[in-house]
Amino acid sequence: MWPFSTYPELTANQLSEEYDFIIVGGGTAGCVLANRLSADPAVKVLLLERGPRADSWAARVPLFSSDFASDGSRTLRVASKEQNQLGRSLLLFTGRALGGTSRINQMLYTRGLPAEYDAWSEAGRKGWSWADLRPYFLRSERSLSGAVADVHNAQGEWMNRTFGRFYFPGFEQAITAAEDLDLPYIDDLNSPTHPPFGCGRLHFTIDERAKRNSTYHAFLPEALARQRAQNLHICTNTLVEKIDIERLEGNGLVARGVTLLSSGDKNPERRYHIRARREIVLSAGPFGSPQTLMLSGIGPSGHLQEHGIPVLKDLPAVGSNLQDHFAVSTGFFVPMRDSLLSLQTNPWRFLKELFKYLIWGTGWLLGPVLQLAIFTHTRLLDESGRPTRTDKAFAQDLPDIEIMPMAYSSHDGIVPRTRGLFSFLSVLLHPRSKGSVRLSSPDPRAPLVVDPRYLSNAEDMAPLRASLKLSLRLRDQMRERGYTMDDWLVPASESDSDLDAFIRTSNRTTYHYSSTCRMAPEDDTDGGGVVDDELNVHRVGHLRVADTSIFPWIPGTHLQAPAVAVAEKCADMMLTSLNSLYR
Ligand SMILES: Cc1cc2nc3c(=O)[nH]c(=O)nc-3n(C[C@H](O)[C@H](O)[C@H](O)COP(=O)(O)OP(=O)(O)OC[C@H]3O[C@@H](n4cnc5c(N)ncnc54)[C@H](O)[C@@H]3O)c2cc1C
Repeated sequence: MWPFSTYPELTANQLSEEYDFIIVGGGTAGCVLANRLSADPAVKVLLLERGPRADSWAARVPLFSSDFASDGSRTLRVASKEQNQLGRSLLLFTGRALGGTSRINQMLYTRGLPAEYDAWSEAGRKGWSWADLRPYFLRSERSLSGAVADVHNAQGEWMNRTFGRFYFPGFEQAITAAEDLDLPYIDDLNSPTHPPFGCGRLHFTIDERAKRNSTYHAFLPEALARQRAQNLHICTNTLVEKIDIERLEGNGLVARGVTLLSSGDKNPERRYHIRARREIVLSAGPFGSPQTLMLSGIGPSGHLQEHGIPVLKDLPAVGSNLQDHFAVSTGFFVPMRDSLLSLQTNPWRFLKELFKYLIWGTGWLLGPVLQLAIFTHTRLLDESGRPTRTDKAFAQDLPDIEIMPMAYSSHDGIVPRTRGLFSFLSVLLHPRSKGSVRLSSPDPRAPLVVDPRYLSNAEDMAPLRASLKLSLRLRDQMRERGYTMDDWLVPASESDSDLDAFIRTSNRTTYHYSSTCRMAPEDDTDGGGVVDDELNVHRVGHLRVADTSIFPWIPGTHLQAPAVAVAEKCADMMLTSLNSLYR
């Protein structure tokens, strides 16, 4: 702990009584906000994170820090409620450390097509079209491939890059198979003008020294944190129990401060109250933000009353509308040397890759378990899953499925280790099913009741069936070109009933939890809303939310880049409002 370590992180007992801005949750979005709001030394900012900073060599190596291969010390695992359609509970994962989920994710950097955000704007979310958001995507980007006008910035803080080559032969084969099937190769998957069908290489938030570039590393590096130590206080291992909200004469509500529990969430020693002169912003993620609102008395009134929490504002959309990109996994046996599994089964392979990483910053420790994406709209597929139409008529459309080839198993269960594994993860990009996040107790340390209600909307089945068929056509094409690929985990047949049975058993989360504090009018007919277009909680002064929980609905892309864009825009709005006070 500072001053004994060099990073200026504080404990709750070292904090001031009052700050201009308090940020709850030092995750993907929270670190961006802390950087932007503290740029002016006259503005005092507090960032509160329940997890540790937990930085180490291994925590920066892309492979070892990714959740599936890490020691789990920066991950919070949440067991979902038993899923009716699946007959089981699923484990859900989020980050719990400074940098949040950007410390444990797969580092894919994708923004999605403009139409994702234009649809938000068309639904009435003023200021949230692609044209509005593009500057916020670009502001923080540092593309290691260089700048491209209106597409990539090379001057920001947050680095991304593509890999120069495919690390596994299966990827080369998969991209050729996609092209054989008339899904064109796209040079830049982050270009706003590419068609909604095709295949291409992914970008990763990995820095020029081959290290994970989480938002903690990018936006709150030690040099910046030390330089701003007087006006930016970063407090880790501290759980925010609730927002302290005052009821004014005339019945208005205003957030005045936060109540903290020091020393982590296992053994709290003390409660602290810290005041906010200006605003509080919740960036505690898709589970933490609705949880904190509910513990503060803002949420579905019946649910709060069940737990004896005094209701300050009945806001039914808090913790409702949970969405995730549900996915189905097919699996194949390939030669062991073509699979990441050989790192576990062959010590020499491991030593070779370690050596490559240490000397040249290359090789499998970059975590290239997936390197490309294949996507389309399932309307463009025929009965057998083959793409039939790739014409311009669909240029304004959005893809509804993404297939991610993986040089490993993407199955959410025990996997054989006798042969190499390769898989296709078929991802539903625009799910209709919606779930919820609820409290199990008024204790902020108690586990949440998370019920994603996967497949509860029957409309989710058709695109998943089509996407499974496309995966099998890709497999056929790879085999036709001579790649050895034996079936391990595939549907019994391609009849609807066999595909549906497979979808219900071979599935998983893609960790993309969103929309639990969605941006929409309070009485929106599509599920209600929690925040307005400026991210203010409805009818509560001085309180905003900025993280993946505010998406009006889940965008059809990976969520970390949109989370950063939301934080950039929120910081801008907060500073504009602060500056207008002094005009
Ligand atoms: C294993 C995994 C792989 C993924 N891979 C990718 C990928 O490759 N590309 C991609 O784009 N997306 C990926 N995602 C999703 C993406 O990373 C997340 O959607 C996004 O980072 C979430 O950002 P956030 O700011 O909403 O929340 P988070 O980053 O989760 O931040 C929330 C923070 O708030 C803290 N917090 C919560 N409650 C409290 C409280 N009461 N008091 C104090 N602090 C609190 C948490 O500890 C956490 O640090 C992945 C996710 C996971 C789990």
